[in-house]
Amino acid sequence: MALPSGSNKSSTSHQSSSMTKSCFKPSSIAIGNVAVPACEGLSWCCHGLAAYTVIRVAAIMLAAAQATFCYAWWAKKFTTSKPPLPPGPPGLPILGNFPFIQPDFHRYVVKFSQIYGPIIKLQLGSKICIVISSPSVAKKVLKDHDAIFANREAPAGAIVGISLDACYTLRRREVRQMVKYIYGKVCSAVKIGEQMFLTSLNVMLSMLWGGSLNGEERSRFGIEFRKRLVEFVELVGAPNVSDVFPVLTPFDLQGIQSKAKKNLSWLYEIFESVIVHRTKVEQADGEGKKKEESKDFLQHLLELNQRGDDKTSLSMNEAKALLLVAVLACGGLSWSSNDNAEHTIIREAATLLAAALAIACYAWWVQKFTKSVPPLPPGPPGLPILGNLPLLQPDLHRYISKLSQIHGPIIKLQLGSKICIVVSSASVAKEVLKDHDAIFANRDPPTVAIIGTYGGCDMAWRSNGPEWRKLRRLVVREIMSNTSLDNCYALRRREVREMVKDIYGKVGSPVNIGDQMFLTNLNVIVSMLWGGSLNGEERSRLGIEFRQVVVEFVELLGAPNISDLFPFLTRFDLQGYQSRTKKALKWMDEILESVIAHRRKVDQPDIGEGKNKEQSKDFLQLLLELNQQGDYKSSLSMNEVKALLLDMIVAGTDTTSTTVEWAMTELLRHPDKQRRAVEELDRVVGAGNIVEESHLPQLVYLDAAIKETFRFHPPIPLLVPRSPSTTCTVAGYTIPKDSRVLFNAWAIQRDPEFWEYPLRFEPERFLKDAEKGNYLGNNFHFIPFGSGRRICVGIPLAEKMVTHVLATLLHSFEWKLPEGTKPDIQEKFGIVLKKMEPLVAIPAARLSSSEQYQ
Ligand code: HEM
Repeated sequence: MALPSGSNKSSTSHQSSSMTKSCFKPSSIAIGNVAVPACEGLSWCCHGLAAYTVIRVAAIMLAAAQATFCYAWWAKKFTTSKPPLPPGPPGLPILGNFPFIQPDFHRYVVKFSQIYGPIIKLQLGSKICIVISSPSVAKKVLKDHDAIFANREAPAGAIVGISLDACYTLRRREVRQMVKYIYGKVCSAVKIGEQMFLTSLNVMLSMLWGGSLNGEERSRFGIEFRKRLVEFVELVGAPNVSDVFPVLTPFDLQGIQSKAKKNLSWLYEIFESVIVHRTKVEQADGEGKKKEESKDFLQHLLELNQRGDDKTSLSMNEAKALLLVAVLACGGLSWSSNDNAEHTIIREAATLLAAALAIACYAWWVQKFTKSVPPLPPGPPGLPILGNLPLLQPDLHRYISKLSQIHGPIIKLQLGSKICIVVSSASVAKEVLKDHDAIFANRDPPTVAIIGTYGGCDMAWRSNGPEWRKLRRLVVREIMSNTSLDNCYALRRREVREMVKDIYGKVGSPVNIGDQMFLTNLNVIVSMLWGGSLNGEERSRLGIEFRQVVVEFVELLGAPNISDLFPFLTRFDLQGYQSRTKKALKWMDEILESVIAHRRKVDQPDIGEGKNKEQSKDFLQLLLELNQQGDYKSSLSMNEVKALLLDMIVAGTDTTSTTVEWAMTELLRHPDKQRRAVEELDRVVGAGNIVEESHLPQLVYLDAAIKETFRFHPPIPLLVPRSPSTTCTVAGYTIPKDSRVLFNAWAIQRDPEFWEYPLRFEPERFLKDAEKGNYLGNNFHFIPFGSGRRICVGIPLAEKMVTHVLATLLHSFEWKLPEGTKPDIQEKFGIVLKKMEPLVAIPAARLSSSEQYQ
């Protein structure tokens, strides 16, 4: 056993809508009830306290390091209520909607606007793109928030410097040029688009720098100019992975940047020659002092370039860029020819990327968008990376009980990378342990459990499967069956008598009940396992050492190990838990090895003892035979033999001795109940006899007192964690595969809805209603041994050991507390819930003859 360780659709207006697809750069603003983020451009866009303290300190230090980064996020997430981002189609992780974009972008977004409303969000890689498709929202952006969305003000302002009226003559001249040209082509075919472009270009060029093209030059230069411009516009408009993932910019994967640069340098060369020519002419003619109204655009730009004023002056590159923008604005260049080769390349590249991601994303995608997947259970908010880890409190069972009162009977805690689910009600426990028994039949072994069980060779931490079944069947048949238990009653009796003798020797002196119980239970189990037990001096010395190692081992199993929460840290063993476990295992392994070596020696045919009779075989004998068996199905490796022996010792000693210690504490706190138990013993056993196992079924009140102890002080308060083999739904919440599932038996067994006066120690409750005391797995209000297929395998032995020992203690001795002390019930949380202060009591003999103590 051991341990836990609707958008308001403008449904009608989309055909007639004004779809904004230009490069406004807002800061951050709310439009209607949705938040529009600032974007760069909307173009295309369990247990030892000391150990616990160490991990808390480590966690707090880590948290402090993160705090600066987390603060803004935290404050945003939990302190301000911000409107959400606009709705939009779901996308893939990382790529967002990028791979799904279609060439007819304007039609493509209309479809989504019909679904999601007049303002939608597209996630294009790391870029958020907001598309507006209704006049009313367009008005809000372009009018009401004009200033915020007006990041293109500078070029527009510069163009305003030209008086349209002033250059009417230029426009008129170009239109006349066009008429003249077409007149020359009367009766021949004329390319209308080309002519319109050349005319617009000439109008623009003459407005820009007074120049225009004529005759042959007009056609030749104009056609090349158009080709370059169109290509440049298409390149700018093509979806570029570098825009979407800026980290890829240096690689220019599609060659878009280099092509654009080529076109741009051709255009810049033209601008450069025009500028040089203008500067020369000005110097020669003194034309520099043109009248304001006759200044062309280039003139304005050059003047701004020569200004010393920081605010309004322009660099030469900025001047050229503005010329380019002005040129682009002419000629009626459109996005209509977007479906070109580059577009195809990018779409193919994106599709390939998407395909690679698709496999990984498939489950996530299907879950998120095709089925309506229930959410994870609720829980307290945590910090990024560490989750709830730094907020955990040492009394974990009480802390999570409080959380359950806030968040409900099933909660989620994020502990580093591990999702931890805590069940705190009988009904949800039933759903998990009964309805989904097969799914939740796996464990989630902590690192130290794997180390401490020879690499996970034992039964308690093994995953559900044939190997686990083989070991479990073996234990059930060979140790826990009625026949096997009856067969070794003499061994148990001998150990209980040894205990009585031991305590009799301490009459009148304080006795540490927990230590005493541990020694007795260890001896009972060990003698059942390999017939050996400890006596006299050796009993005390080895027993105490054994207890230290077992307690250490159990503590390590329950301690929150950072390696379990961040598996990549396992190799560093930051808290030293792994090396402590190895040390504890080494100590126990030496004992097991010597016991096995001894058994092998005496088993040799020449040495008489080897001829063991079949019926006197102990468990070790049987395990060694299975180890030598060739049959793959039932044979056991030596590590499995040793791991199984350790399971029995670790799972069977600390739990049973802690139970007896709690029961004695409660009976000492409630003298009336102690009296009632003793009276029953006197009645059933009699003062002249000693307690035998045959008496146990008649000790009804004592049995009720033990049950009440299990209820009030469950030895394993959170049971042994389970882990679902597949993601499933419990109580309407998703429980992810491989998460760690804890059951707060401590809270369930104190539920006031089911237990009257749950905080009182009342054995009588089980006398009134015997069914309430059924802990064999079907009553989910009372689960000290768990439930389902992984319920405690040692129940029959635990019942016998606890009852026999407790009955003997009460029948053979009268107990009182040392002067001035009071029995307290303060708990120390761990995988096994111990008493904070060990119980120390003074025995007095109460049997009629001293012989009854021998
Ligand atoms: C007061 C005594 C005991 C208590 C309260 C107790 C409690 C538990 C609990 C809560 C579990 C986990 C059950 C689950 O996952 O549903 C468990 C498992 C187990 N217990 Fe016990 N136990 C006790 C005594 C013993 C004894 C005496 C032995 C054997 C000598 C034993 C051996 C085991 C083993 C091997 C498992 C793992 C079973 C598996 O995973 O298949 N236990 N115990």
